[in-house]
Amino acid sequence: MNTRVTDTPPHPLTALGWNPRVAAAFDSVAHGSEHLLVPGRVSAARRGGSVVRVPGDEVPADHSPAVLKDTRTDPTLAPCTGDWVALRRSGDAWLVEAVLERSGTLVRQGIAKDSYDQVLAANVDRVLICEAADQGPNVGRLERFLSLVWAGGAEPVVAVTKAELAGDRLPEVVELVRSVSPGIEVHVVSAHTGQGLDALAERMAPGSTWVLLGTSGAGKSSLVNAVAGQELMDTGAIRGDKRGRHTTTHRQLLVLPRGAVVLDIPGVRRIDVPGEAEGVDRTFADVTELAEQCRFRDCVHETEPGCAVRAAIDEGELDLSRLERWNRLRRESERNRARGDARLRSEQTRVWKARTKEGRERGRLKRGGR
Ligand SMILES: Nc1nc2c(ncn2[C@@H]2O[C@H](COP(=O)(O)OP(=O)(O)OP(=O)(O)O)[C@@H](O)[C@H]2O)c(=O)[nH]1
Ligand SMILES: [Zn+2]
Repeated sequence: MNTRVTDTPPHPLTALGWNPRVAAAFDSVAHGSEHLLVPGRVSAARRGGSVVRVPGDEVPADHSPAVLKDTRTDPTLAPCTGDWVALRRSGDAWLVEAVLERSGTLVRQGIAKDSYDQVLAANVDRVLICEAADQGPNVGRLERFLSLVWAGGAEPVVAVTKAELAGDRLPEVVELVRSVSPGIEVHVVSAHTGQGLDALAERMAPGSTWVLLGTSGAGKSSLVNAVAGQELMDTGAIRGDKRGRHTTTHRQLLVLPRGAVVLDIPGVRRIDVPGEAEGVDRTFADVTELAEQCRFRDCVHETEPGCAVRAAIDEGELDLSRLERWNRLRRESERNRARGDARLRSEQTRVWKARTKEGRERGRLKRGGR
């Protein structure tokens, strides 16, 4: 049985980012199910239940036993904001029957021994990293945010916010931001003066999914509201306190008037560098490219002859501090990777032991329960 509703464009979920990849993922789940399933997108998630956007409506949905079982094995599989899910009716209620395969995610590292990674948002195309012009910029923080975004498979875009507050320093601030964002689109914006808003809105294509990332007070909500031309999000100015926005389960999936989807995630206070080496490598693409030209493959860029990285520093093409930050983030990433690997190994051992025990049980029963 399946609920295929293709060939009648546009799909009712197109405005929420529905696309051929999601359609294919849904079809394969729907084909294999004995239930009549409908697709939806999670706008808010809690333990055990979610709020899901379905064609023309928004409904609360419990998580099916299958989803709960997956979540117990691996908490990152729990439905989260932005997830595409397959739903079914169960009496008067809706059940999330399956979480569809994700594309870009934003993941908070669980670096403690027994803590898990936490998926903050799923199926994210682009992440707008907001850095306020009047408070820095903090290049180290920007590099950490960039590593996080690259590791999750979304594309980073940078916004220098509150541009009008930087005054004469603005060109210098923007130059610094560009120097640590090689190949990345940088927007200079102000929610108050309107600077750069049209250019940014232009880039936020209908149906594309965005997340805004930045420290508290960086101006993320103000920017969304200014781009939307309406108060979609509460800002610090209105709220008057720093609690509020995420203490209750409010809707975290917003559709802007011009069609882009914005996922509103809780603030990321601590930015741990992801264990995926790719996150840091792509953030420091300029340095890794140089490193590939070093004479020795295992060059540590200190005193080796033929070191292209040191040569670039001597010639003033690369900042020594950027090399130092690259080394620091790589070390951190490696440590986090090792932690993740250790956790994975202990989990696999646990699963394996359980299976062996089950196998022995079955064997015992087969032999007549002796
Ligand atoms: N001068 C100026 N102030 C701004 C601008 N954008 C935002 N602000 C102010 O900065 C403060 C924080 O803005 P928010 O939009 O709430 O920041 P946020 O990043 O959403 O903060 P959290 O919700 O805590 O994550 C508010 O008092 C805004 O009025 C801007 O372009 N210029
Ligand atoms: Zn080298």
